Formats: sequence, C-alpha cells, structure tokens
Amino acid sequence: ADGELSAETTNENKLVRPKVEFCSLLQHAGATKDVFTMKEVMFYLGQYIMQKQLYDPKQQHIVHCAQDALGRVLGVDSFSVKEPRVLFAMITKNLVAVKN
Ligand SMILES: C[C@@H](c1ccc(Cl)cc1)n1cnc(-c2ccccc2)c1-c1c(C(=O)NCCN2CCN(C3CCCCC3)CC2)[nH]c2cc(Cl)ccc12
Repeated sequence: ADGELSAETTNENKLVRPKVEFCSLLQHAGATKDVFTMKEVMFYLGQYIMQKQLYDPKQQHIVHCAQDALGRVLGVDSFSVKEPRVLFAMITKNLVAVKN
C-alpha cells in the first residue's frame, strides 16, 4: 500500500556499509565499525542529532542540519523525523548494501 516503506529499505537487519563521510558521522556518535544494520545506522544517527543538538528546541521533530556535515551528507537544510520515507531515501543514498 502507498506509504509502505520498501522492505528492502526498512529491513532493520539488512547489513550496509556507509560511504566515507557518512561513516565518520556515525563514528562521531560512538560507532566503532564500518558495517552496520539499518537499525544501528538509525540509532547512531539519532545519537548524533541529540549530541549535536540539531533538533529544534520548540518542535523537536524538526532537525536543522544546514550548518552541519549531516546536511551536506543528506543534501537538505532540515527535515522532519515524522517523514521516515523521505529520511530513508536520503540515508540509503549514503549506504552500500553488503552481500551476506
Ligand atoms: C522513532 C525514531 C525515528 C527513527 C527513524 C526514523 Cl526514519 C524516524 C524516527 N525517532 C524519533 N525521534 C527521533 C529523534 C528526534 C530528535 C532528535 C533525535 C532523534 C528519532 C530518531 C532516532 C532514534 O534512534 N530514536 C530513538 C528514540 N528517540 C526518541 C525521541 N528522542 C527525543 C527526545 C526529546 C528531544 C529530541 C529527541 C530521542 C530518542 N534515530 C533517528 C535518526 C534520524 Cl536520521 C532521524 C530521527 C531519528
């Protein structure tokens, strides 16, 4: 049905290798490896956004990343965490699937 994220994208156990700049963001948030599950990628990105206080203090579902490497990597100035489909599309551009 419309609105369904593709199973491929949201399979949280799917293994991915983030591209170089994206991987350094995850490592800034505490990651110590270069192959992740999608679930881990989202966890570390959440930590990154929290640690760098990129979310809007008034509307905490809005993330402002124009002045941050995150904005360069995702290609946007801001986004809403309430639009997972948009978010996954931007994030998967920075990931390479790992054949297992
Ligand atoms: C459900 C989940 C989510 C997960 C995936 C998607 Cl595509 C959308 C949404 N989510 C809900 N709000 C957030 C969030 C909001 C603001 C700042 C940081 C995180 C998240 C995100 C997590 C996360 O791992 N979240 C753990 C629990 N969150 C509760 C909300 N908490 C808020 C507490 C108040 C201050 C703002 C954060 C942070 C921990 N990882 C993300 C990575 C990105 Cl690229 C974007 C958003 C998130």
